[in-house]
Amino acid sequence: MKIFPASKIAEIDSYTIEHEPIESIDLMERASRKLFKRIVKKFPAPRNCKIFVGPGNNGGDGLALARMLAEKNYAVEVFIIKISDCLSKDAEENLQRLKIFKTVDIYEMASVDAMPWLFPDDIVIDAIFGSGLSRPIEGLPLEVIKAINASEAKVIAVDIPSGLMGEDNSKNDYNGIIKADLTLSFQFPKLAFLFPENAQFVGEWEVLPIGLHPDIIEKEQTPYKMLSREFVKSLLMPRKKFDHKGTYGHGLLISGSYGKMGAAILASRAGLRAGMGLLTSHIPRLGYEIMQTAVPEAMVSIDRSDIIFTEFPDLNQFNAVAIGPGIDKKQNSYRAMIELLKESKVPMVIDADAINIIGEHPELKDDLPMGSVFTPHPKEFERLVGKAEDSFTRNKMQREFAKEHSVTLVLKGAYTAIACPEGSVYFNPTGNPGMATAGSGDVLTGIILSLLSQGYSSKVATIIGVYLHGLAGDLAAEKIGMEALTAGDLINYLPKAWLRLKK
Ligand SMILES: NC(=O)C1=CN([C@@H]2O[C@H](COP(=O)(O)OP(=O)(O)OC[C@H]3O[C@@H](n4cnc5c(N)ncnc54)[C@H](OP(=O)(O)O)[C@@H]3O)[C@@H](O)[C@H]2O)[C@@H](O)CC1
Ligand SMILES: Nc1ncnc2c1ncn2[C@@H]1O[C@H](COP(=O)(O)OP(=O)(O)O)[C@@H](O)[C@H]1O
Ligand SMILES: [K+]
Repeated sequence: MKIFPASKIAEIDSYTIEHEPIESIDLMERASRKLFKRIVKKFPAPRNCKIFVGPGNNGGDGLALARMLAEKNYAVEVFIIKISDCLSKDAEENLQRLKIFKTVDIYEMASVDAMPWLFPDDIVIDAIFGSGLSRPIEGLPLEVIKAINASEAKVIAVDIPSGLMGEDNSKNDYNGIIKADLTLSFQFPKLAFLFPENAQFVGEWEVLPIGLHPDIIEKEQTPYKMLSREFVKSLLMPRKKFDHKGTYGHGLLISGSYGKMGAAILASRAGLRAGMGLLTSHIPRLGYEIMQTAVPEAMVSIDRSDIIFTEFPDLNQFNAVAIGPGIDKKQNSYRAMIELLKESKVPMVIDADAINIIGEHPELKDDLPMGSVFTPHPKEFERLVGKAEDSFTRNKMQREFAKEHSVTLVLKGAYTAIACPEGSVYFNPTGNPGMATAGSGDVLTGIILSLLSQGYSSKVATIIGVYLHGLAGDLAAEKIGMEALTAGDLINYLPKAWLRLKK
């Protein structure tokens, strides 16, 4: 699913109006009807609804919704916040349509003194500002938003919480943003929903399809996309009758050190479960028996060091390389990294301490093999790319790094973001907080290595890998809950994740 910047949404809206064709007031009616249906389902009547309305079409949606709720036995009060002298044309039309309903009280709020008391079981509908917000909020609407946020009422935001910019909130005033329990977004999620600091405003969110014109959605370009099962499934290469293990590639995994052999085991097992033909696990000498016992399917290459990574085998036999899980970052490992980056001609996954080594030795960034995949969590990201004060800025830095170095740069976490060398960013909807547990990242590294070895491009291997990894986490959490989930469970649920993905 594409995620468009707020500025593009108005264009898509106008195109729909012109080419469907449909009157703008009817499009508003259709959108509001979707809102109405969702609200009725989630919060059945009778309920008290207090609807706060702004001057634009977001307010228009609120007014149309007020009429629909009033027809269905909700007790509705409408508060039109005096922000400008007039409402948008369609909001005005909806106000006139609403006035016919004598049961609905409509108040004009010229000052915050007119703010009603909000009770915990009230439903507050936030229809103050939507995608037309052009600057941080001040004055009367700021006061109203603060009062709503101070209440215990259930807050439902129409399209986007008022005050939140669709993308860039780096200069926003966080006091002037509605804290919604539920955000019902029209047709597309907004980029801002995917950033951790905005979760306090967005709450739960859902997308309501409102039938915007498919041609323009297809034609309009955007760097931001949300992965879907259908899309990821379409990237899979089918297995053929006469395929053999050579068909599915040979991967080299460099991982583990004294005290961290678990990382090597997890990544190796995950790699094999993700379908690679052959795996060679390169580990320090002390790990030999551990690896041979725990992962009999893997071949083992032994480092001359007992405890850390200091060398690697001849790279010619491998289709892909992964380095990082549990390797530590001793001086000799750094030296071996320099050689590895120089010599590797195949795609490479760079994770964990391998990222930290590059972060500490920035000159290594000049030597990154094209087509590499980096899989940092936020702290590792900071060491590799730099510090950002907010997620939008960090996302920009992520895109720029991926472009500049021609690499795929993953930022792990909720809605893991995958930045590709050509400038696009894919967000991943699978995964859950149960995966915030030691070793989950090692599992991901093994999976991406596996897919690269099988011949998927860096971009595609990363997309499939990240989606599948999160899906395994979701299936595991469904069965055993989030608290008990460990990284090993992600591997155990990979078979089910494959089946679900291909269904
Ligand atoms: N997607 C779709 O196809 C559909 C979209 N629909 C709905 O339309 C919504 C977008 O509507 P919209 O463009 O009228 O913008 P909206 O946010 O209501 O308000 C803009 C007004 O606020 C004002 N204003 C802005 N910032 C301000 C500030 N800080 N402080 C004070 N004022 C400020 C601004 O004034 P100005 O910036 O010009 O001064 C202008 O008057 C969208 O979110 C969805 O709900 C559906 O109805 C149908 C299908
Ligand atoms: N709240 C969450 N929602 C979705 N995925 C998560 C969440 N928390 C962690 N994960 C996933 O778990 C993995 C954790 O990786 P990482 O921090 O590198 O773990 P480790 O270093 O212990 O292996 C990442 O793939 C991340 O996306
Ligand atoms: K809103």
